[in-house]
Amino acid sequence: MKIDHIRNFSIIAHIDHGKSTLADRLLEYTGALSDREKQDQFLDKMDLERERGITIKAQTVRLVYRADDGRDYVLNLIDTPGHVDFTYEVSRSLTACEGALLVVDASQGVEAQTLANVYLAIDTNLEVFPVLNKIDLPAAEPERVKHEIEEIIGIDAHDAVLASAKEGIGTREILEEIVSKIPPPAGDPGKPLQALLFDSWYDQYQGVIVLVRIIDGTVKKGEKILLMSNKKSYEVLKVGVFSPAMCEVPSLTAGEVGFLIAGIKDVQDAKVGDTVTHLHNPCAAPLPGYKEVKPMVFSGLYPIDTAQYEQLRDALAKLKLNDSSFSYEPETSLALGFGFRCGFLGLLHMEIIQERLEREFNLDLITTAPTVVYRVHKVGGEMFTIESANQMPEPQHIDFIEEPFILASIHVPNEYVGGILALCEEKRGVQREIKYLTPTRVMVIYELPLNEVVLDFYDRLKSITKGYASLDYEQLDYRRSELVRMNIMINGEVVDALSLIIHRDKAYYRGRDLVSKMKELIPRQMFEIAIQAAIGNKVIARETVKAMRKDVLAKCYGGDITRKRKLLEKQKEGKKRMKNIGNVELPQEAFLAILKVEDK
Ligand SMILES: Nc1nc2c(ncn2[C@@H]2O[C@H](COP(=O)(O)OP(=O)(O)OP(=O)(O)O)[C@@H](O)[C@H]2O)c(=O)[nH]1
Repeated sequence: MKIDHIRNFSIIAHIDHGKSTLADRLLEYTGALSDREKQDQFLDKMDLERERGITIKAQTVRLVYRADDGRDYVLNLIDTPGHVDFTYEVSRSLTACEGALLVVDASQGVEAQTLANVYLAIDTNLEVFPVLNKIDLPAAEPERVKHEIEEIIGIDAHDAVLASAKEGIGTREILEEIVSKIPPPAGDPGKPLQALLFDSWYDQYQGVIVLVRIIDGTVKKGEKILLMSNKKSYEVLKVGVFSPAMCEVPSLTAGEVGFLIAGIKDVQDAKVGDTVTHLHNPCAAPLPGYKEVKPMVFSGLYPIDTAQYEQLRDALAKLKLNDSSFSYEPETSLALGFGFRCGFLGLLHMEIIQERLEREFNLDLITTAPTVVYRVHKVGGEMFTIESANQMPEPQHIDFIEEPFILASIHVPNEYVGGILALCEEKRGVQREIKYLTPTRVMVIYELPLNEVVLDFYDRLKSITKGYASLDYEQLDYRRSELVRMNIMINGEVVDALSLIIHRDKAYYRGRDLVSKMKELIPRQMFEIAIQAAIGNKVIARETVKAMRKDVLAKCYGGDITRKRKLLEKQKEGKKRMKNIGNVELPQEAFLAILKVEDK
């Protein structure tokens, strides 16, 4: 295939605006999907993704399209993840393209992540053209949304394709635009190999599969390649493309996109953003922009049944095979026993991993409240990082602590601005800007401490704005903060898994609310239970769960046996999630109560 007949493109969109559905239409139209394969949203590989309707792993498909000019074009569709936690993967996938389709839901308009992604694409010098999707919906307002795209993003939208991915409207027009608007790749097949590794995953049978965009040069089976970031070399065993099934090709050359299988055992060695070259005739320099992704959010995962520890360890190892951005290490908690401290890119990433562990591996887990990475400066000048309250040294050894800040862009209809400002202020935010994008849509920009955001920010945002807000964030810097460790004690015993790092000004209110919330959650037992919150030795709040007086079953008047059984079953169900702390049984919800407490 001649290089000027290749088009490499991505689809960028806010979550749920129809990216995957549109990708399916393109596959279908170009005949890449046989009827048998025509299950909805082919590109979302994992069941969980399908269920939640979100895309996690980037995936690439090669389509062949005969355009109106009578020529065949190879269109490489590079699927990108849509969520803020995966921004780095998005930006790397975009680097593999020359153009991007900007899909905007014609009934919703431009959202925060539309903007974030479109700016990434513009920064990468991609040709971006808009597609208004869901025009079949009665609520679609294509003219308004076109105007919004021009006003807010500043790209021409007057001849944007009107499409319905659901009904297959506009598919051919989109394919024609891809051919006519997106430039063919540049690149020299004769130069030394320089290829961008933009995705990798572990396959049980073939080992690690890497997706590459060849910038210059050619790669073939049998050649020795070098991964430039870690200097590891491998022999290429297979070269191919996804069409969408895996299909071997003799070589991949400048401008093309495809996969390599090279006996790489560990997905950790094939990092997104790395440059692939030949071992013996390497390119002069790696491609710019490579960075190690580091987990930003941490949480402890513990099996409820200690006998499941080994199972949990195996499951984590399996997940790690396919996700180099996720980390874990063993941790012990006095309260919860043996478990793991896990690191995630963000909250969504954390939720996905936790859910997969429970669902795919059948594990019952207790998860501790998420935390971030703090920098502790000790008296004497030593600095180290901690990601759990239990790693915090005694106060007398601490000079000061720094916490990570993010720059959050919140996109909301104007009637919710007041609520958003109040929320951001409550979360110790520093206002940067309030921008009216249109008379009814506002962008609120705040600097926020990440530790406040990981607690319940998303949920609060959603409830304040009835789901109409969208959030995007980037890491900013570390700032000095008055942070303290707050302990929760049950009958005098510190429950280490409930300790948290908190701003001093908020400790009193948070402590008081937390113990009262826990009082509601801890079922009465045969004895009195004292719940206390303390900073150091100072108790700042206390509640008591009174001892149980009478049999709960007495309520059933002894008569109705089915009701009685139901009640017992319900209790049993609840028991499954209980963890004994000393002689007190604590339900899982108690460990999450930290998340639910609202600041005053
Ligand atoms: N009415 C209508 N619904 C659509 C259209 N396109 C997609 N949808 C629906 O919108 C929802 C989201 O579509 P997806 O294709 O999963 O959206 P996505 O952008 O890929 O979402 P993420 O993978 O989460 O980024 C699904 O319920 C689709 O059936 C359309 O043209 N019209």
